[in-house]
Amino acid sequence: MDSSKSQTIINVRDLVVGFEDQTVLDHLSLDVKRGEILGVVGASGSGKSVLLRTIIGLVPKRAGRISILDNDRDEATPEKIREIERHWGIMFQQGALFSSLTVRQNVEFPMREHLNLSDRLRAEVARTKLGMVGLSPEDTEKYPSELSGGMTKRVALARALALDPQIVFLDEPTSGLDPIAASDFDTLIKTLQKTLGLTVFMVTHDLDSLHTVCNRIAALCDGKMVAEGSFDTMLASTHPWVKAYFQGTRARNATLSEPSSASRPN
Ligand SMILES: Nc1ncnc2c1ncn2[C@@H]1O[C@H](COP(=O)(O)OP(=O)(O)OP(=O)(O)O)[C@@H](O)[C@H]1O
Repeated sequence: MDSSKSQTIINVRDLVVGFEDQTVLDHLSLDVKRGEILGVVGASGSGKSVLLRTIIGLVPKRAGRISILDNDRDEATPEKIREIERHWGIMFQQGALFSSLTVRQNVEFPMREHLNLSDRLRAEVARTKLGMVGLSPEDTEKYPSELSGGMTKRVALARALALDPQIVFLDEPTSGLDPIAASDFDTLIKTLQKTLGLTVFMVTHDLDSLHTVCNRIAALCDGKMVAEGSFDTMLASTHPWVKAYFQGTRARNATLSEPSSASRPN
């Protein structure tokens, strides 16, 4: 099947994931649509990162089905999985940069793994990606220890974009940033998504991001998605956790500032 024609880029059905006697995800189902920015929200410890890590194959599942780009993970050969992996980029919560490599070398890393490019071309592509996320040429030869939190996030995003992915997974991209840097990062994600036609799967606690960047939101509670839809859908939800989260003071402040992306069509 030609995945470029499919509207659903990630399909998760009845997913069960746990550790020893703890069940974290309990028959969870979720679709991620091509070209959307999906925000996954939930209480601390509800399993958002576990969901992300299970989808990308870092955490084993106990039951259920995960299909990405029309490939069922269980049926795909190791070669096929490696091929699919080329089509996504991941930005982990703390950036997860290699401390012994420069900014440029960090961005080159996935290219070294997956592409057969000359040293010169690889370096050039890395510099282009770093420019796309707003890093200046003089930052490219710095080491991660010399970067601010916001710069670290941008480098991690550039690395996630290294292979021209179709899907980008972002785990709490704005955590640890001040409100202005967080807002700049939100704008960057939105711009890149539009210009590159990316599908974005974003785990976040940031109500401003959910309100201004995400086209759709999925709320995780008790191992399942308990609400899905626009920010307005979340506001109208009667689920106790969703109600408490989206109708709390912080949510009211977020909705006062700007019109919602989630309430607008794609
Ligand atoms: N490798 C692991 N081994 C054992 N338990 C784990 C592992 N990874 C996650 N967990 C547990 O799974 C649960 C969900 O963790 P997860 O990190 O997905 O939460 P989260 O919703 O992303 O939280 P936060 O918003 O605080 O980042 C937690 O109880 C956590 O302790």
